[in-house]
Amino acid sequence: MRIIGTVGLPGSGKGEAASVARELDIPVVTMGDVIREACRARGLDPTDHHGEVAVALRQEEGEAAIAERSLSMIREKLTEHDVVLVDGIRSDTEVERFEEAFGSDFVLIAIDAPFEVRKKRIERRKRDDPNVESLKDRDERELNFGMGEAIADADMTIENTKTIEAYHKQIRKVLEEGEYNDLQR
Ligand SMILES: Nc1ncnc2c1ncn2[C@@H]1O[C@H](COP(=O)(O)OP(=O)(O)OP(=O)(O)O)[C@@H](O)[C@H]1O
Repeated sequence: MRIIGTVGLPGSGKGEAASVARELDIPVVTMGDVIREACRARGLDPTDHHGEVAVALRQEEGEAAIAERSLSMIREKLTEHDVVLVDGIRSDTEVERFEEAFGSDFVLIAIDAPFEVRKKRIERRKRDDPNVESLKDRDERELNFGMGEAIADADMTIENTKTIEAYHKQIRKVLEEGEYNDLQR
């Protein structure tokens, strides 16, 4: 059994890693989905209130709130699959919660790309949604949650600075050839 977490700043490539996992029939639990579900439960539109609800959940239920809420989703996938990808871990507190829940079966992969590269990618995506928070603000918000510490604590770092094909290939190598099995926390 393996629980593979990914951590990385906005636009680094977590979503693309999750797509590759799905292609390989590895189930993905997205922390974003947990937040979107909480938005809907509060009658709020996730498009406008995602960040705010993420902050509120942590204030109301503690720093590990979102990780906590994702655990049952992960355990459910583990009844039928040996490997689960957890997309978008946000803080060192969340990392600790996963370690506590899964011990050495949990490994953490950081995905990294420089600010300018991420900015270009996000701008390309932004055309459909011009109101999104600036990348600098998002970076700041994520880093305030403790993402820097989580990134520093990863068991492996993947640089996503080249083509999308090269990146997919790299992720496939880790997931398909079981490279994650060599990782140790
Ligand atoms: N190597 C790459 N080359 C070109 N485009 C890329 C590359 N990696 C990712 N992208 C694109 O950049 C955008 C951001 O990538 P992705 O959604 O995977 O990042 P993310 O870390 O999940 O970001 P967020 O936290 O904002 O959701 C997407 O539109 C994605 O298709």
